[in-house]
Amino acid sequence: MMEYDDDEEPPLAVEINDTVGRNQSQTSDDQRRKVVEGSPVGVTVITGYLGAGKSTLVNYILHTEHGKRIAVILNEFGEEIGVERAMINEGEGDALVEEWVELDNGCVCCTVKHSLVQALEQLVQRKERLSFLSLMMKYDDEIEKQANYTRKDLVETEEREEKVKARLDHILLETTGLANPAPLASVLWLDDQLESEVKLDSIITVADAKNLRYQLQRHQDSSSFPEAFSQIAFADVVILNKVDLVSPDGSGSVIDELEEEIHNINSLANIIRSVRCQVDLSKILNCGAYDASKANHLDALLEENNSLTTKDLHDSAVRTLCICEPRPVNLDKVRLWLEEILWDKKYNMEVYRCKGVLNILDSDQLHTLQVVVSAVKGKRTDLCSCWSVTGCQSLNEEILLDSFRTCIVGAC
Ligand SMILES: Nc1nc2c(ncn2[C@@H]2O[C@H](COP(=O)(O)OP(=O)(O)OP(=O)(O)O)[C@@H](O)[C@H]2O)c(=O)[nH]1
Repeated sequence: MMEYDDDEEPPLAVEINDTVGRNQSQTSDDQRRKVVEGSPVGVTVITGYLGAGKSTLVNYILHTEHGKRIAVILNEFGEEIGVERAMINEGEGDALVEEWVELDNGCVCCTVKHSLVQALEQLVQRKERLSFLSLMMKYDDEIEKQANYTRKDLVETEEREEKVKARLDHILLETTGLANPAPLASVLWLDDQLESEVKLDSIITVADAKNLRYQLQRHQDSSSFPEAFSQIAFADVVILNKVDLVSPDGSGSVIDELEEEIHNINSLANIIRSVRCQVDLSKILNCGAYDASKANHLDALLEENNSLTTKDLHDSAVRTLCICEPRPVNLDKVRLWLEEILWDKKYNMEVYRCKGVLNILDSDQLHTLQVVVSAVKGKRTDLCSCWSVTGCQSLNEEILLDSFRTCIVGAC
């Protein structure tokens, strides 16, 4: 983890240097202008076992020239969130600012959950307010005399402009190495109707290429390192870091086998190999892993993985099954089926994560299905029901498929 001096007063804002990277910042301001109003700020949950390279990734993101304003929340206490630090990259000029994000004490899955979302929203709004204040101070009565603006007009116009410039583009939430990302995901995964200022973008797991195999092996033998497993099971992206410690050129059969092991646990995760987490940021930020608008991508991913069946899988404690059913299904029956599988545990299967697209009767659109432990969301998008489910060894493809077929229209 990064080190901080606790006695130091965190500065609240830095002046943005207009002369640095003007063209780049102009372009990114234009891009922001298009999306800022009304669009929530994406939150990426960064997880990974102790020492895997989470802080290295955060540092890399903050210090790479991308022209984005990124805030980082460090969840030092795992599920216990108290007062947190947030580091904000001011984008242009790579200036870093620290702010405090205050949350009530308690477990993130219960008491703190609303507080976490509120704190993130306040962080977003706070950036806007700070910028508005500095604008008011800049205001010059002379401008009012020379131009046809009233004071109110000018402030309002500039306020809007400054909001565009000062608003955060993204938030990174770095968890402790022993955290299970699922509670955080379900906290941040909010309904569109709530019109929150923040939304879950994706879960990124940093895995240590040197130690991963040992951790996974030990988990199978003795159930130790459960976090290493669940972190991979819930990941949308796995950064297979420290490949330099396994092979000098970052390739070879050992790394191929590691990738295979990761895919055996979570076949839908995008795996990126890295040294010191130096990855293409476009592959890890704004993934929209929970966006209904990305259903086409999900559909393609599921199809690609559909060939993977139980017999192809190694004997792994956590695994993913992909199932496809071309006939249309009944939405009410699917709801019932999900309740039986997830809550009633009718078939004694432990499910962690489920992603899919459903072909619902009398609907010209497909519906997407997303499940993270206790959180289940269904969203309508555009067209075969194809879904994957990640869970314990108890997963049984035959039972899942048979029980799902009871949802097919006309089935009893
Ligand atoms: N050789 C090598 N070392 C790395 C790489 N990535 C990170 N490290 C080193 O691994 C150590 C741990 O990295 P961190 O980024 O602190 O890991 P972390 O996951 O934040 O650690 P915790 O917060 O303690 O869980 C540091 O000494 C890094 O410099 C890599 O790709 N190769």
